Amino acid sequence: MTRAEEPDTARLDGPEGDPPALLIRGLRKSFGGNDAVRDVDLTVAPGAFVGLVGPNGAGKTTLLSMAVGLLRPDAGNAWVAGAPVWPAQDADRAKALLGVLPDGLALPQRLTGPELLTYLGRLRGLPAPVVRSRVEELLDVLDLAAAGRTLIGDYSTGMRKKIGLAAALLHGPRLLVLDEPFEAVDPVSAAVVRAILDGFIAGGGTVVMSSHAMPLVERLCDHVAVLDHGALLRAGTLDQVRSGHTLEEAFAELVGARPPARGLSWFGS
Ligand SMILES: Nc1ncnc2c1ncn2[C@@H]1O[C@H](COP(=O)(O)OP(=O)(O)OP(=O)(O)O)[C@@H](O)[C@H]1O
Repeated sequence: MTRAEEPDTARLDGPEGDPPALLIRGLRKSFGGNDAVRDVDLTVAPGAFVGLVGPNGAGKTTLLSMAVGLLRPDAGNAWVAGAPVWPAQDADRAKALLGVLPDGLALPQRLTGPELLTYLGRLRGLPAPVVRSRVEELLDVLDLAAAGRTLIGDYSTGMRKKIGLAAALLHGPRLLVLDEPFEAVDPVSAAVVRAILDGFIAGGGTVVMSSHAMPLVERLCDHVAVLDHGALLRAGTLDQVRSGHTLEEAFAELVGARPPARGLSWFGS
């Protein structure tokens, strides 16, 4: 990996002089000959709620995975409140500030939700009484308390998403990076997750979330970044990106989506 030089964060300071909550410079990743992410730059101000959108295969998961330290970039780097994410051995400060919900999170199948959260809380260095009360509160709020004795291997997809979110929130991060947090989550739980994220932003946190649900992004996010074929097509405030249209219309226009010329041949004529 080529290490990008740490940029002059002062140049990118927000109004209060804080460094960006997340700064991405020149992140790049190829798989074989496939350029999944091509030299992406993105600056996320503290307190922003950013929706990362893009067609299937655009590179969203690859970009977010590199930005949080889960996937080694071919080039570039990311900084969380000025702390580097790469190289991995220098990432302790960045990781302490980060809460991550990765795509397809591999969870231990033989633990219950409370066991997993308790283990992660202790691993994060939180005192036992703090872990106990936070775990109880998270399970209660996310409607997972009744499944306290169920093994994670027996969880539904939505329950797995929610326990992943609980794990991301447990240590009180300042930046949440969430890969499709609402996927497979029922409407009642989605309202709970929205309220949690609103509260997180109101408390001064920052959220970067990938999603395919445009109405949800319009409802929650104040900034949007559009990724296609590994490159950032547009990034700005929600109003800048949708420029007088719905986000769905603006997205289709940006990525050049066209309705199919014809239906499937075997569906009759
Ligand atoms: N581990 C991998 N090995 C090989 N190719 C990969 C790997 N991970 C991702 N890719 C490729 O990189 C590209 C970007 O994939 P990525 O999962 O980042 O897209 P995405 O925007 O998150 O897609 P989706 O919206 O469908 O989740 C795709 O062409 C994908 O096939």
